[in-house]
Amino acid sequence: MASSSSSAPLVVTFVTGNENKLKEVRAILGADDGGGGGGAGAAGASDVASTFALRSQKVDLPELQGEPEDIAAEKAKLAARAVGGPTLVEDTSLCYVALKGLPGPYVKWFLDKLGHEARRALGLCKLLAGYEDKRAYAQCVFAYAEGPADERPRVFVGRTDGKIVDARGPSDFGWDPVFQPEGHEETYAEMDKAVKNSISHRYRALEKFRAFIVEKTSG
Ligand SMILES: O=c1[nH]c(=O)c2ncn([C@@H]3O[C@H](COP(=O)(O)OP(=O)(O)OP(=O)(O)O)[C@@H](O)[C@H]3O)c2[nH]1
Ligand SMILES: [Mg+2]
Repeated sequence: MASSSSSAPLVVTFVTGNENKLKEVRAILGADDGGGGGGAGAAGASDVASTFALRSQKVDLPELQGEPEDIAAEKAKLAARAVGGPTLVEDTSLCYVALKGLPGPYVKWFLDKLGHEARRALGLCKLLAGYEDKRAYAQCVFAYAEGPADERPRVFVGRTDGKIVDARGPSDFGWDPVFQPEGHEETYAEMDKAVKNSISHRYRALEKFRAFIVEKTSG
């Protein structure tokens, strides 16, 4: 294993317009560019911190329609052209089993249109009113492009199973109040952030990305 202290860390730019995603990514990876808040104690965070530095950039990117992996890969290609170097993006889906995976990657628009001011995610729960089956899964797809010429970004998928419930908990992040992960009595919104970040779809996808980047930077 090469010593990471002898070489500069690989700088990866995470492109997102979503502050909550950025906070979670930093907490999970323990990667920090000096703005504070990193290092929530996720396993392996120190491997990452020593080999890889995360910058962030807001770029307003068009998003394709299609399968989540393709949406994320296309997003990574566009983002890498704007960044001009190693780039990470992420696309999140909320998939209802009774609706054959919908709203999936389109959940942002469902949330915008069906959400409710006081209880932002309430409409997302009502969508299943006619169905017995309340099962759902949250999915994150990260895509990493080496640079602007990378035509085949690597994708890392993480999924957490659960069910859709009446909204409970703070409504500061998307549909967190209506998603209750399997094996837990609390919704994502009710849980301590550290607990969400140890079981979430984002955590599971980032574990795969972390393994990839540690391998890449230690070779
Ligand atoms: O309750 C939540 N818990 C989460 O863990 C979570 N992760 C994403 N989201 C929301 O789901 C949609 C995904 O759309 P999305 O992936 O295109 O994201 P985005 O457009 O906000 O950011 P980005 O595309 O610039 O990265 C957006 O409405 C996000 O706010 C979440 N909501
Ligand atoms: Mg988006």
